[in-house]
Amino acid sequence: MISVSKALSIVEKYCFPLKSVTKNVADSYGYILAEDVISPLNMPPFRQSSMDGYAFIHSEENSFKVIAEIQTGISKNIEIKKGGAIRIFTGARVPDDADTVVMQEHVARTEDQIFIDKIPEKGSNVRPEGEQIKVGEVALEKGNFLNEAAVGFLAGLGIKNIEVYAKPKVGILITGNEIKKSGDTLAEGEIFDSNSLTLKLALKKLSIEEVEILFAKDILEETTICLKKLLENNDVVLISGGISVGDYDFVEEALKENGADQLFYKVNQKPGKPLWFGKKEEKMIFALPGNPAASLTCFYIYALPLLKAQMGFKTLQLPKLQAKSENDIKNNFAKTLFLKGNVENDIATEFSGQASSMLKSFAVSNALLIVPENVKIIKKGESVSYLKLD
Ligand SMILES: Nc1nc2c(c(=O)[nH]1)N[C@H]1C(S)=C(S)[C@@H](COP(=O)(O)OP(=O)(O)OC[C@H]3O[C@@H](n4cnc5c(N)ncnc54)[C@H](O)[C@@H]3O)O[C@H]1N2
Ligand code: MOO
Repeated sequence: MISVSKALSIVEKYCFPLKSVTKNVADSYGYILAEDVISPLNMPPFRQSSMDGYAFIHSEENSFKVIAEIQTGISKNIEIKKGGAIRIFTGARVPDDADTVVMQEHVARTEDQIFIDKIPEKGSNVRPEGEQIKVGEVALEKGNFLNEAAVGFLAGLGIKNIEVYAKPKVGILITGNEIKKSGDTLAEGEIFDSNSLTLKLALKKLSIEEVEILFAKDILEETTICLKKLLENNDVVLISGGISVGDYDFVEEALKENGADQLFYKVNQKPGKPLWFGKKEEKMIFALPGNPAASLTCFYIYALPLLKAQMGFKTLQLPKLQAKSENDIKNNFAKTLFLKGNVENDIATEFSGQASSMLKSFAVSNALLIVPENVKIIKKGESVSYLKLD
C-alpha cells in the first residue's frame, strides 16, 4: 500500500494536455486555449461615442449649431467646422474632425441650437480606435479558460475558429449485481445507483459532457467486455466498485484481461483505500471503490487533476487551505483521512457520518479536512489543512 503523496506523484506523471483541436468560437465554451489568439481587428474598430449627446471640436465656446445626426452603424464621415456640433448616439462613429462628445444631460437644445452648461474636458466620451486591443496584439493567451466572457470577447473580434485542447471523453463503468438504475423497482438486497450520476455531474462541472456509461453485473466476462468497449471509445475510464478483494470483485482481473497496466493499487487513506490507477496505452483508468463517498473522494483527489491536465488547466488540485479546528480530530487509523466537513470564517468543523457509504454528509460539506497518516490528533484550535469544495 502506498501513501497519498506517492499516489499523487504517480498520477502527476500522467498529467499533460490532450492534443489540440480546432473549434468554432461559438462552440468553444469550457475549453482551454492551446495557442495565443491574435486580434484581427482594432477594438473598437473606429472612434466611438460612449454617450448619447453631441460631438464637437473642443473650445471654450458653449453654444453650437447642430448640423447633422449620426446613428450607430453609419460609416459616413461628416465634416464639422468650429461652432458646429453633431447629434450622436452611444456606439456611433465620431466624425474625424470632432474630438469631444458632451452628454445630452449637460445640453439645452432649441431647434438646431445647443447650449452646453458644463463643457467637458477635451477628448471626453470618445473611445479611441483600438483602445481595448489593436490589430496584431494578443487578444487572449494560450492557457486561458474560455468562459462566457472570453467566448463573447473573441466573437466580438470576429474570430471564427480557434485552437483549444481537446476535452477528454470519459467512460464510466458501474459494477455490481445489487445496483439498480434510478426508476427501477428495488428487490430485497438491491440498492439504487448513485455513483454514475455523481461522477457524471462532477464531470459536467468540468464541462466534460461526452460521457459513456455502462453497467455490468459482477461477472468477469461482462465486466471485461464493458471495459474493452469503454477503453476503445474514451480517453479516461472511471470504474465504480468491484475493486476490493471479495470473490465477486472482478475489476482487477477484467483490467488484466484488457491488457491494462497497473500504476498503483491501494492507497493508505480513508476513505478510498482500494483505489486502482493504471493505463492501457494512452488511455488512463481509475478503478474507484464502490462506496459512494470513497468514489467521489478519489475522484476529487486523483481523477480531477488528471482530467484538468488533459483539458489544459494549469491549476489541477482543488484549492488547499488552512483553518482552525473547532474540535479535536482523531486519527486512529494511521491513514490519511479525508473528512467531510465545513469551513466558515476559517473555522473547520468535522461532520458526523464519515463512513465511506454515506453521501449525506458530503452533500452538505464545503470542505474535505485532511489529517495526514502520521498525525494521531489535531487538537481543538490547531491548524488543519482542507480542500475547498464548491
Ligand atoms: N476484506 C476486505 N473487505 C473490504 C476491504 C478490505 O480491505 N478487505 N475494503 C473495504 C473498503 S475500504 C471499500 S471502500 C470497499 C470497496 O469495495 P469495492 O470497490 O469492491 O465496491 P463494492 O464492493 O462493489 O461496493 C461497495 C459498496 O458500495 C456500494 N455501491 C457500489 N456501487 C455503487 C453505486 N454505483 N451506487 C451506490 N452505491 C454503490 C455497494 O453496494 C457496497 O455497499 O470494500 C471494503 N471491503
Ligand atoms: O476505503 Mo473504504 O472507502 O473506507 O470504505
